[in-house]
Amino acid sequence: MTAHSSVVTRVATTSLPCRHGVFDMLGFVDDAGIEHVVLSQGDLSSDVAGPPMVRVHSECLTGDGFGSWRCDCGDQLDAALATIAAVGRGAVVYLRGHEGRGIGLAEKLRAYELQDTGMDTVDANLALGHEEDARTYHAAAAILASLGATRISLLSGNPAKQLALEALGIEVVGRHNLAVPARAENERYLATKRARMRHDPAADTDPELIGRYGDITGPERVVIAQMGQSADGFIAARGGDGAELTSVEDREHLHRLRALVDAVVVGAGTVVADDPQLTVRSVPGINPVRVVVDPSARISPAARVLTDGAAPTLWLVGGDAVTPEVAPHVTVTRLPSAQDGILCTAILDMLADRGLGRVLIEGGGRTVSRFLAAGAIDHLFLTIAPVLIGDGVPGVRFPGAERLDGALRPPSRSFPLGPDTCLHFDLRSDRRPAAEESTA
Ligand SMILES: Nc1nc2c(ncn2[C@@H]2O[C@H](COP(=O)(O)OP(=O)(O)OP(=O)(O)O)[C@@H](O)[C@H]2O)c(=O)[nH]1
Ligand SMILES: [Zn+2]
Repeated sequence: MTAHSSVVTRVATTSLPCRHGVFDMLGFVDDAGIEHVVLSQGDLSSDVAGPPMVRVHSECLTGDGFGSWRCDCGDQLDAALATIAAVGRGAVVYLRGHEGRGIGLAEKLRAYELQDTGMDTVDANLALGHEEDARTYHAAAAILASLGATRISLLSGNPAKQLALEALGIEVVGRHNLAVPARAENERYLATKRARMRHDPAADTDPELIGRYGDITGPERVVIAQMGQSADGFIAARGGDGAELTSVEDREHLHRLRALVDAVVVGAGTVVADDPQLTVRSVPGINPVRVVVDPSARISPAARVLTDGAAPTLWLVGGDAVTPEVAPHVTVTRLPSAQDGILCTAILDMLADRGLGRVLIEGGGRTVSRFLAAGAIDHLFLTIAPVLIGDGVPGVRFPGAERLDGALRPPSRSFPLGPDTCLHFDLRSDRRPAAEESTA
């Protein structure tokens, strides 16, 4: 941080309401006298809640100000602000002095003249005696460091930008090329950036999805839980049938979560009741490792997870449970089992030791509730179906507090999934250290 601190000075801290929401707006001046702006939401410090999403945006008067379609700058800026507002955390570092990839506005317009005669964007710069890209990122790195954002998830399709920031001490844990509308007017410009400047292919990721899942795609260790329940808190009727409770949109959401993690964890009860496959089918993606928590080894040897070979499977049983011969895709893993089952933290540590740091606790109600009560969950997605069951298999239940002021009220937001509503609880600030978990 000190290495950067002489490069920029923060000169103002105010706010900017705009059509995407209300942003904190910070003014900076760098050591060359160039003024820069940060638009941000939430705490950007990487230590607080993992790497924030950051777009390091190069000034483009024509694109950002006039809405030009010769380039994609305006659309990128828009998509970044919309995504940050959807997540409620992140920043756009708006770099002045970067106009025309660092050659200035007048020279960019001269480069446009050459492009009007058929030259591409790189050759036009070179023909005018400039580098193909004259930008530097010292000010950006210094600004980010001054905000504590030294580990970021970068919203950009430009690998050179990532390398430049990394060389200046900003750790980039992921790079997302935001999806922007395809336009005939900038098709050639974007194709040139991909072919000659090694930009990433056009994103197929919908900004809405990045808004929904962006902050769970970064960290190497993250515990996500999901549950679909009726408005009155049941995951199935008394007879145990719950498969059709939530919508196809919720099913797609579940498969997306599976695709985003290394391992998916279910309790034995879910395998007995539903015989799930736990694979990614509704969206593109790779199947996670399947983990069945089964202290007494009671699931059927014919269960699909043990027989279908669709993904590696860890059958997690208690120390002295007796297991039959298993198929090659199944590994029997033993952990000490106390009265109330295997400790949640022991499960997560065992998975992390195997390189499975990104975990989805998928069900059922008791398994999700145990991880919740243990303070072991970072993000809980609770889908509420507009259905009243009256009585049945309970969803999220934990010992709870005597009084309402002891209830969990973590930051949350919601989004529709077809007829259902999904609540996303951000439990990161409630995460408890492993030592506090008890089996009582
Ligand atoms: N010299 C020149 N600069 C351009 C041209 N079109 C856009 N720019 C400038 O390029 C800069 C944006 O760079 P891009 O290569 O479009 O995108 P990037 O910032 O490297 O990458 P992303 O983060 O994916 O947007 C802005 O400062 C624009 O003013 C052009 O034809 N010639
Ligand atoms: Zn532009």
